Amino acid sequence: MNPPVSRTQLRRQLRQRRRALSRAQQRAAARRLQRTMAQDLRFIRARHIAFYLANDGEIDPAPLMRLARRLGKHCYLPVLSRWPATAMRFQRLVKGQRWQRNRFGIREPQTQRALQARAWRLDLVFLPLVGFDAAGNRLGMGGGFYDRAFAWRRWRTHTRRPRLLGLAHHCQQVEHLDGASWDIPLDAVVTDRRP
Ligand SMILES: Nc1nc2c(c(=O)[nH]1)N(C=O)[C@@H](CNc1ccc(C(=O)N[C@@H](CCC(=O)O)C(=O)O)cc1)CN2
Ligand SMILES: Nc1ncnc2c1ncn2[C@@H]1O[C@H](COP(=O)(O)OP(=O)(O)OP(=O)(O)O)[C@@H](O)[C@H]1O
Repeated sequence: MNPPVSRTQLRRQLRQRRRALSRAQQRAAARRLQRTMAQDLRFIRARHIAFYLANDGEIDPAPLMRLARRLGKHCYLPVLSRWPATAMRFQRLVKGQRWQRNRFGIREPQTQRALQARAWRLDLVFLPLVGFDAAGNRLGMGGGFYDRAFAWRRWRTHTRRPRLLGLAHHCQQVEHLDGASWDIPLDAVVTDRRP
């Protein structure tokens, strides 16, 4: 048995693991993810979809986002708000999109309030995962941004939107994660491996 590791240690290990993947492995994983999701009814039926720009070795949803745009779906990216600094919103991408960097150095669309969607308007949200287990517990970057953005979901059990799909490389699966009380449950985790 390995000694128990803290969430912080585990996060560091798993981030290292995904960053260690080669460019070829990353490209192959992104392609496999695109092929899997292209046939998934949750993707096919969705019109408003939130993606993310891959960072820190995350599995790259870019090929899937390109497909979504070709299919005429509305694609959104997370933008961190300056105030309150704990909030995250989702902004639709437009032609000739202008960009900025958030406080973590991640590229995001330049803030334009008119293009921001309320989280419950989205049909499908892809969440970047640092780690996950078979029970669907997830570990994120630790900012709690997704947890807070979807905390309302607990109280609105009658709405089925949006579907929350965690994305990760297969190598980010761990035996067991302790769920935190504020964790929002995922509908599923999708990886580069065949379901
Ligand atoms: N691609 C991507 N975009 C995303 C997220 C994500 O996980 N992935 N987020 C999901 O929440 C939000 C950003 N959350 C983040 C939370 C922590 C760190 C981070 O790197 N923390 C550093 C300390 C950096 C610093 O303080 O300057 C670290 O822990 O090493 C980055 C993003 C919004 N956009
Ligand atoms: N609904 C909420 N309201 C207020 N604070 C919250 C809420 N959800 C999470 N937090 C805070 O966010 C912090 C980060 O939580 P956690 O370690 O679970 O992040 P994570 O799930 O890994 O990150 P992320 O949600 O960004 O992917 C926690 O310290 C917690 O206090």
